[in-house]
Amino acid sequence: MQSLTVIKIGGNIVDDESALNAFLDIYARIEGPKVLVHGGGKLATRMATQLGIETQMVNGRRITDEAMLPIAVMVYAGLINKQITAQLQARGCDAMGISGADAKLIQSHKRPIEPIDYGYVGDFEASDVNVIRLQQLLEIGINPVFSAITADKEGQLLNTNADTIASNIAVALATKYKVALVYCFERKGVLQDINDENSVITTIDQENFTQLKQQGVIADGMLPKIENALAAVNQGVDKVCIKKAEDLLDIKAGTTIQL
Ligand SMILES: Nc1ncnc2c1ncn2[C@@H]1O[C@H](COP(=O)(O)OP(=O)(O)O)[C@@H](O)[C@H]1O
Ligand SMILES: CC(=O)N[C@@H](CCC(=O)OP(=O)(O)O)C(=O)O
Repeated sequence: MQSLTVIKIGGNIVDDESALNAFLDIYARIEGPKVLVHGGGKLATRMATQLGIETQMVNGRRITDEAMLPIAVMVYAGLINKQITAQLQARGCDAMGISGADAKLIQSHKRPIEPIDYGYVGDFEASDVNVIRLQQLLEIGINPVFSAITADKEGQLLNTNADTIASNIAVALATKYKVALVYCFERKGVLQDINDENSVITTIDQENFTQLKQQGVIADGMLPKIENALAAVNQGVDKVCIKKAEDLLDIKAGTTIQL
């Protein structure tokens, strides 16, 4: 089976020009088919504040009401997606910036309003990824760059957590490729002590995740990230890790998520 890499870059990297450029330098050189998924939550929050719109996050996910949705679409599928795509093209990597709506690559559904009404937030499963169309793009040498926007079957745009997009794309492509999924962010990995960059937890499985969650070691945006990572290893993704963007090529760095 051919190898394929799916990488998610977090909002703090996207928001830091020099960290993003350093990451893109490395990403552009990765051999073989690859898919990049980006967030950009920090910029969306800043844009919303500038427009006088308050940001509300629950369990690491954004409440996306009628005022927030256009901001999310403009920031994720617009500015950030096109900047990353252009920067990859400038590095000789044939990138194509897309959302889940393009070529019906991902069909999501609006999250039910109970127990929490998240507004225009989308959910989907790996089976909702258009694997054939994605594979066609990869086979002609296109490197897809996914933003955190999807659409439902009525054409409603939905804000969709970028970690979930990365995990579901990795699972969907695992039927065709040997997939490595890497969550890149600004820390050295999942940390035992959030204030100590040298306290990286080298492996996480379902059992120690439950304990670390109870102890409060893992919180905020790291909770859905690890849930998505565990879902990926449980569904056939070969290797999943969470690491610092600049350590991307260091196979010993970061936290490995395992069964
Ligand atoms: N144990 C932990 N180790 C590392 N980061 C953690 C931990 N617990 C919570 N976090 C937080 O999770 C954040 C990463 O999740 P998130 O904010 O969704 O980032 P991203 O945009 O990279 O997906 C980190 O910036 C950190 O503040
Ligand atoms: C529904 C939901 O929460 N969507 C995310 C999408 C962006 C994202 O995932 O960005 P980060 O990777 O920077 O967190 C949000 O709006 O924050």
